[in-house]
Amino acid sequence: MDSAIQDFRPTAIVVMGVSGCGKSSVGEACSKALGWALLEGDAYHSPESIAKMRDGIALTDADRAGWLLRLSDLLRQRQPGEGVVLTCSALRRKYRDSLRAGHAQLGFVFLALDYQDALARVRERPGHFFSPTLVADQFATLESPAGEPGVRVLDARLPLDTLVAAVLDWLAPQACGPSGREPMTPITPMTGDTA
Ligand SMILES: Nc1ncnc2c1ncn2[C@@H]1O[C@H](COP(=O)(O)OP(=O)(O)O)[C@@H](O)[C@H]1O
Ligand SMILES: O=C(O)[C@H](O)[C@@H](O)[C@H](O)[C@H](O)COP(=O)(O)O
Repeated sequence: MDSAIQDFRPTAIVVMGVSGCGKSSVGEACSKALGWALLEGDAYHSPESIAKMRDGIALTDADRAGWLLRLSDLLRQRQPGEGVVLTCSALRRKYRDSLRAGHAQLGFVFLALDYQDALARVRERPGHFFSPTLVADQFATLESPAGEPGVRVLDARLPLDTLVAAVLDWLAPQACGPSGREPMTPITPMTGDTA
């Protein structure tokens, strides 16, 4: 493998995947563990997009374009060394490339989950705007990021703590504490990290 790819250590990450895969849960836990800021991507959808999803209407590329630009701009505004965790479905390659345009050291944590498990989680989740009828569309839209540079693929069925440990293990050499200076304590490599 190219050493530049092997040595790539993100200073910002996107926790990505279909609805229900655990982006918000894992993103929040990673942000706390790393002392990095958390950007919840769903908070930046337009009201029209939220209404569509609530009504069970899938977003189009056009619906997502402005949202991705907003997220990319937020990444661009980070100061060097200022870590950030962004939760964003980032289902297609071109969506991920829009985000990459905003940050040179951007990594992606892909929480891989199958359709049945994602559907079960979305159905059971109380009080969320996302309609379970859209889960199939999420899978139809998804282009796996496996093989793209700066991507870690994790099994979304693993316990939350295990997922967070895997992310920290990946980031450890560059991760900073809340002050942005202290290095994280190295984490022992774990099983189940599929990247
Ligand atoms: N690793 C996990 N194992 C089991 N359940 C999980 C895990 N991660 C998240 N969940 C649960 O799955 C549901 C969807 O999680 P959420 O973080 O809202 O996903 P997303 O933000 O990707 O839609 C929630 O009820 C959450 O508690
Ligand atoms: O691009 C999209 O179609 C949406 O962004 C979608 O992928 C995302 O999953 C929703 O925002 C639902 O929110 P949750 O992912 O938190 O369920």
